[in-house]
Amino acid sequence: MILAIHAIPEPDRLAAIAERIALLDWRDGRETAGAVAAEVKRNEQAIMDSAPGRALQSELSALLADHPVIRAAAQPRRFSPLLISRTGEGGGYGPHVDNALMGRGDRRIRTDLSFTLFLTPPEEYDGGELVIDAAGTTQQVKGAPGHLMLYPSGSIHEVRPVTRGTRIVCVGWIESMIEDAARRELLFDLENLRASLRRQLASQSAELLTLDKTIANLLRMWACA
Ligand SMILES: O=C(O)CCC(=O)C(=O)O
Ligand SMILES: [Fe+2]
Repeated sequence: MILAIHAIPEPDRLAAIAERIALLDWRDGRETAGAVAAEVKRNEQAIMDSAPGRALQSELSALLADHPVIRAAAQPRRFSPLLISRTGEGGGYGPHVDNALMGRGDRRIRTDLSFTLFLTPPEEYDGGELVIDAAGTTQQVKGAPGHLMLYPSGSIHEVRPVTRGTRIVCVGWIESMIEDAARRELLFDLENLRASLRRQLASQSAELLTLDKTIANLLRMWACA
């Protein structure tokens, strides 16, 4: 499942985040790529190991981890640290698949889902579309600031060359409590149904209670917490 989510709706908050990102230091993105990906990766990444970097990291991580749609769609168990990526003219990221495992020791995660949170207005750059291969067809996205694309980490994807301006995004990975994508989709449908029924029915209605029970019992059956 590939999903577009309006993750940060508030323009003030986005502007404040963009201002703070502009003050960070940057390094070549190839330093954090695997050997194969390094050959096709042409970007810069913010150095997050500084006081402002760490503050941004924890604020953005909390925002994404608490987002109800991300929670329902991804059933996150753990998030990777976030990357902030800057791609200028001539940069891009050729077709690749993300590493299956990221991080070391007890912070190592299995990457089930990848996401890109768009931060630059699309009219400020040309090219730079995120292209995701989905069973033979492709999804091509250039999101507005605050929009997030969530997609399977195992799919081949790329960032088309930037031919004008600068593209800034925040990128990260999620290990889901639900390893199987079909089960995850089923739970997402049920969570959406529950949200819609909550708007229509009294909270103690028999229908909602049955749905609560079904969701809880499927989680018990499937989740690796
Ligand atoms: O910049 C993006 O939208 C995606 C970056 C990416 O694919 C990666 O860092 O593995
Ligand atoms: Fe990637």
